[in-house]
Amino acid sequence: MSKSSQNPTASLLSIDNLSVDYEMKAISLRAIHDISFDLLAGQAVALVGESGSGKTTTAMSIAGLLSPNARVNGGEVRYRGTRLPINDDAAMRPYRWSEISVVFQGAMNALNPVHRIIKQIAEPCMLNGMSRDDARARARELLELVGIPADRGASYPHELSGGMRQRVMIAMALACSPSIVIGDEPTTALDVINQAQVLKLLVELRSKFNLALLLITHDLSVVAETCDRVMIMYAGRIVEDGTVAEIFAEPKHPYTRLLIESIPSPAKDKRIIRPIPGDPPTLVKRPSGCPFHPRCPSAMSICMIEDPQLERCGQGRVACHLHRSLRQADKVPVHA
Ligand SMILES: Nc1ncnc2c1ncn2[C@@H]1O[C@H](COP(=O)(O)OP(=O)(O)OP(=O)(O)O)[C@@H](O)[C@H]1O
Repeated sequence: MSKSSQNPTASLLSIDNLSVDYEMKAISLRAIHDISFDLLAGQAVALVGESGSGKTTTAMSIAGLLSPNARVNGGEVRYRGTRLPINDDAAMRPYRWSEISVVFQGAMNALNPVHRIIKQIAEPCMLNGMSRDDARARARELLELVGIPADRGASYPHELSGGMRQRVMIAMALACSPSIVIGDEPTTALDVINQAQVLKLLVELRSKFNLALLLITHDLSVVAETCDRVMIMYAGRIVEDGTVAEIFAEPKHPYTRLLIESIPSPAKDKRIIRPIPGDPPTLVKRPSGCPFHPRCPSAMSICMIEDPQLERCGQGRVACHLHRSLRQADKVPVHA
C-alpha cells in the first residue's frame, strides 16, 4: 500500500515500499517485501513477529547497517523528508548515532571486550566531532543517566552484569542525542528482572528526550507497557498494524490473534495458552497465496491463491482475506 494516504508532514521517518533481498551463491532471496510505515517524533512502535519474519532486516535497512550480501531492491527510507543513503555506509555516517541509533541485543557481542566502557561510550561522540575530554565527560554523564555510577566507566565489559552492559548499550545509543532509537531485541538476553528494568529505563528515556522508538521483539507481552503502535510481521511483510489498544482488544489478523493467545501470564488459565501450530515459512519455501494460510485456522480457498494486500482498516492496516470478506459482508444489506 502506498503511504500517500498517511500524513507525511508529521513523519520523522518514512519507510516506503521497502524490499530487501539477500544474495546467496546462485539465488537471491527476498527477506522483506513492500514494507511501508511512518514513525512520528516521540512515538514508540513495535515490530513483532516470529524468528525470520524480517524484523531485523527492516531495522538494519533503516540504520544503513545491512549485511554485505543484502540488496535494497525497491523502495526508500526518508528521514525528515530526506532520502537516506541506506546502501552507502560512508554516506550514512552523518545520520548514524546523531539521528538514528541502535541498541543491539546481546551487549557482550556488541561491546569491545578489551576497551573500558567509558572509552566505548565516548567513541560515538568523538566520531561526531567532540574533543576527547568533552566526550569522556559526556560518557560519565550518560552512565549516570542510565543508572550506572560514573566511576564504573573504568570497568571492562566482562566486569559488569548483563543488565549493566545493556544499559551501557543504551548510553552509547543516546551519546549523540538521536531522534530515533532502534532497539533490536534489547532485553532478550536478560533475565526477567533485568528485562523489566531495562524496558522501564527505555520508557523513561523515551519520554525524557521525546525519542521515537522502534522496538523489535518477538514477544508481544513487552509491547503493551512500552509502545503506542504495533506492526505485526510475517514472512517479510507487515500483516497487521494498529494502536496497542486496538491490536490487543480486537486483533484482526488470525496470526495476531494467535500471537496474543500464545502469551503466557500468571493470571491466564494454562489451557487457553496455545502455541501457534506449525512453523513460519523459510525464504526458500514460501507458500503460494497468503504465506500464513498453512497455519491459519480460518484459511479459505482464496488464501491459497492470492496474497492479500495490506489495507487500511480503522486506525490501522491489515492484510487478510477473511477480514476483507467480513467487511464486505457487513456492507451487504440484510434484506438484499
Ligand atoms: N545475511 C543474510 N544472508 C542470507 N539470509 C539472511 C541474512 N540475514 C538474514 N537472513 C534471512 O532473512 C530472513 C529475515 O531475517 P531477519 O533477521 O530480518 O528476521 P527476524 O524477524 O529479525 O528474525 P530473528 O527474530 O530471528 O532475528 C530470515 O530467513 C533470515 O534467515
